[in-house]
Amino acid sequence: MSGFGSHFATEAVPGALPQGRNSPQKPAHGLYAEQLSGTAFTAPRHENRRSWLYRMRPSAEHPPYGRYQGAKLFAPGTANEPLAPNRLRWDPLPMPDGPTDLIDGLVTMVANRDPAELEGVAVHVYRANRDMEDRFFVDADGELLFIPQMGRLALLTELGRIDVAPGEIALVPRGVRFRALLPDGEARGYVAENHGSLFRLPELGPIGSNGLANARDFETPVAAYEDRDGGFELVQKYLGSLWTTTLDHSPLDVVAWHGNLAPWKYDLSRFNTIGTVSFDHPDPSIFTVLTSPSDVPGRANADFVIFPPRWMVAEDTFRPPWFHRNVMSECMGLIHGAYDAKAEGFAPGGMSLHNMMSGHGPDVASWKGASEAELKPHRIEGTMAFMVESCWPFRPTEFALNCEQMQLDYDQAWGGFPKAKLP
Ligand SMILES: O=C(O)Cc1cc(O)ccc1O
Ligand SMILES: [Fe+2]
Repeated sequence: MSGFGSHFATEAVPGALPQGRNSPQKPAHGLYAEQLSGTAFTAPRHENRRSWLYRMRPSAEHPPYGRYQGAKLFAPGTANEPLAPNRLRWDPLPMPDGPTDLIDGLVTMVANRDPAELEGVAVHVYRANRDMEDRFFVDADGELLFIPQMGRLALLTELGRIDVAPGEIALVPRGVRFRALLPDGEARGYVAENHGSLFRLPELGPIGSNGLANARDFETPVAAYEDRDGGFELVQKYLGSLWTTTLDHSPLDVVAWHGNLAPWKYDLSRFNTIGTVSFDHPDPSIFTVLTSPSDVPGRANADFVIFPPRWMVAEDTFRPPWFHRNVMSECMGLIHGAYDAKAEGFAPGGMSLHNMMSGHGPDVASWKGASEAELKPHRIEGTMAFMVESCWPFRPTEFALNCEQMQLDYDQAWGGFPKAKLP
């Protein structure tokens, strides 16, 4: 089903979806009606997001949660020491040694704010080589934006199935239970976990009524359910820690649903990239796919920004990203290809962090190349980098700060620029 934040209605069994009301005295087939609220009841109408689910058993049916002992690198909290104002970059994390599913293969790299504050964003990496057969996951702390880098994911959610490949992104709303299968046997990628206001399409301002990510290119699955009894585990991320409980049935037993809080996928190649046709490199906000606003107008809790293939035509311009210090904090990843500000060292699957006010920009090789390049129209091909930009500085986890993949020589990217020669 097509559209961003649209009001959808879908049933996998004819007659399962009530007509004209949400909560009939006896829903069809003995189903249970359950509302899933993604915003406060009283959120303004244009912000309000909720769905009604018609399921075989209420989601309330489960024993108490206990602490989950697996996934040691997922949601461990961030380092307590004062955070150095250093630029950081990581090589891609290796694939796990033993069988590891998506939950246990999640590694938190950077995070900001406490999820209980309903603000902030965390960036995790996942590396998995095992399907979640009898295990499910649910994140109470935020919506999950999946950014596959290697291998496809099949996300079987309460509201339907999403198949997502590198070059596409998928979102699972806060509170939606799901499991992940790996059609290619293994997968690696990034997850942006948004604790703040829900991701939405950015305002277009003078761009007008079309452009960037267009609403109709977001795809939401139709209802699909599992009728499975047996022994199942449900792992939950809640207020920054992991918890586990058991279920005697698959929680993916939603037979019909309607509403505007739903998972979706989006093919990044559909992004209508807009740039200069005269001079100067525009601010990268022009590449915003999704934004989660903070309470300060124009200052995002989290922006998801991409750097897709595009034509570079600017005249008398240093065309790559400029040298930059930013009150906003920038966490970047690379899906494939090369990023135009980093000739070397920023590999697909890797990550970089340029936190509040740290000086960054093109490395020496990229600066030299672009300063001397003949400025004919040039197409940047075969690349897809992204940035999660936040007004809250990111704190790396202990693992991120101490892992072998952290590049100890990253500062060398900006070593050896020739001094300007004054007259
Ligand atoms: O590479 C970066 O740091 C991100 C970035 C991209 C860009 O096009 C302009 C500024 C900027 O910070
Ligand atoms: Fe930047």
